[in-house]
Amino acid sequence: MTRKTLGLFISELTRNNNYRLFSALKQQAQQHRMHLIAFEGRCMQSENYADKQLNFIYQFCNEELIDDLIVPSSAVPLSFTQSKFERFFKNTAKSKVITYYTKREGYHSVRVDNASGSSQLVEHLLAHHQYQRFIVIRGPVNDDDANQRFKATIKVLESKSIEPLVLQGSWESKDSIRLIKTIIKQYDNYQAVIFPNDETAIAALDYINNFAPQYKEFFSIVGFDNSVNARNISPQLTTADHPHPDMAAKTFELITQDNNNPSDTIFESKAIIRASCGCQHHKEDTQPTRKLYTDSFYLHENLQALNHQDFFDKLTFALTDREISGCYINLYKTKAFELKATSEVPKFSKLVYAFSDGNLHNEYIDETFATQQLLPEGLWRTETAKTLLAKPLYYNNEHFGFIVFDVNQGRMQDIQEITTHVATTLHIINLFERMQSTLQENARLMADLAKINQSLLNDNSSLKAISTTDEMTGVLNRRGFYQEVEALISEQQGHSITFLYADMDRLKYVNDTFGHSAGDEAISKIASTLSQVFRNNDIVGRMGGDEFVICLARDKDFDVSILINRIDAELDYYNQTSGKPFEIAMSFGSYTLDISHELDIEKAIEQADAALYEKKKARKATR
Ligand SMILES: Nc1nc2c(ncn2[C@@H]2O[C@H](COP(=O)(O)OP(=O)(O)OP(=O)(O)O)[C@@H](O)[C@H]2O)c(=O)[nH]1
Repeated sequence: MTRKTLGLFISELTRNNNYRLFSALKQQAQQHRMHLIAFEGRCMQSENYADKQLNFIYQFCNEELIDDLIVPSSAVPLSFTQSKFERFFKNTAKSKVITYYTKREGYHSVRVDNASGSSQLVEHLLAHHQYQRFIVIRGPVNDDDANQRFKATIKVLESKSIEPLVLQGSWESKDSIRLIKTIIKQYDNYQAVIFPNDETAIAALDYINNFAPQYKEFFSIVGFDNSVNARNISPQLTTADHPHPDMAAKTFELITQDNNNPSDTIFESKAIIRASCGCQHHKEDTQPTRKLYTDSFYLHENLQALNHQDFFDKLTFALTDREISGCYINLYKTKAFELKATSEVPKFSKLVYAFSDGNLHNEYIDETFATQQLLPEGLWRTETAKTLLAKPLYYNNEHFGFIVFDVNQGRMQDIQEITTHVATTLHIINLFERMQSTLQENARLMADLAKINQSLLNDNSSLKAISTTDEMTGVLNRRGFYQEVEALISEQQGHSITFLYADMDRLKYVNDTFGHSAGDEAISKIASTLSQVFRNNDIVGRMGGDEFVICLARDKDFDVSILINRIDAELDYYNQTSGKPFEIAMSFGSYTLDISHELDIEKAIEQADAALYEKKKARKATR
């Protein structure tokens, strides 16, 4: 059997008499075995930034989901023009749209006569308490309810020839606190203050209790609305009640009947006498909206998490602890968006968390569904009639999903607080995950960079080696030789240094006789012999052709001929054993000097070369 699903636009469930309105409708819905979905926002006319975020939930209401819709004036006031109203509510319900507290052309309305309650209140203050001096705080001048209350109050007072002090107020607590401060300061001979609603009366009482307790007995205070907090304040507030059960019953009569001719039903409000008017305190049951005991499981301390699993585990604990019937978290399939006047509800959503009646419903997790269905079909359209509450999930003005509570059980205050935590924590988790993946991406890029860097370094060192090495022999070339000698000079100041100029004998002959490659072979053998004989600290370089220079940083009295002899011996051995048709021999010239900053390498090499030249000349002369 498909149950009817009713929609309710509701502004701030924990304020004014909204919770009682909701409770009465919920009770009727349960009796009629219908689903009820409350879309909780604020006043639709509000220009307030935060209100606009919350009001996005009203856009979730659609005729695919809702059969009949109830729209109270606290959510959609009369200042929301008739044409705007018709436009907005065109496709929000399959069947009827019923306005609460206001009359709209073409719609059923269920209203309250404010005058009866206001008159009864003043009559009580006059007859029972014999007050004579009244202050009347007037509500907003352009508001229908406020005007009805004000006029009825004045009318009764005038009938007793009492002229009250009238102060202009509003529906806002902050204005009420401003006024009560003025009253305390300036007017000490008044007996009763009549506020336009409970919210303002409670703010005044709360101010007196906390900041001006000496005025507690000074004057009586009354409100209007019989709001949820009327019984939580001390003294309990004398006020006027809306007959919510009757209104709800009438609403369901309208819903269930076929007659669709718009009707207008007005119910009388009536005074509820408690203690703030000066009467004796008497007890009543309170509604489960606010927690009055101190918590050991503070939500803000126990719902912190940086990943979804951790958060959902903690959330399950919190929901169980708070005895909340159900909670479903849905994220839009498309990514978060900044709310604008033109923003539409994203088409698809994904269920990420489902808890109801103490169990997790993981079989529905990650299920994508059309957002206009509010939740995956099988999840809530069960045998039992459900009462759900839907709220948007956002941070600043970035909307990323919505939350739905099953409000069969649980306190509204807890549900509000949990919603805030869910929105904030999911936002933080999202930021954290983004940060993590950015960090991972950065680490990956850094590793890539390190690899590139390493291969550049490798390339560099091989380039450096290439640029400083003689390709054919593997010893230093001229550039490499100079660089290393410069480095040695800068490190070895104070020592002496010897440059040895070496030249192969008769290379031209080898080339000419045995070919260029034999010449190359001879040059390579010389290079390897030099490298072998001269120690690591000595520097061997090929200057070109068959000419080499060796730089030795040794003691002054070091005899370089020892090394030259070793080379000769090495080459002799080669000549005897190589089986080559040519012999290799070398001539050396040396030049030793002290290392100093003024040392000119070029000149020192020239000196060694000159010594070699002299030696060769002398040798040729002796032949
Ligand atoms: N195979 C070969 N020959 C080279 C290379 N570089 C220079 N030469 C040749 O080596 C010879 C060197 O000439 P010199 O040193 O003047 O002649 P030499 O025959 O060694 O004469 P002495 O030093 O007086 O004994 C020239 O014929 C160059 O062309 C090389 O890399 N490989």
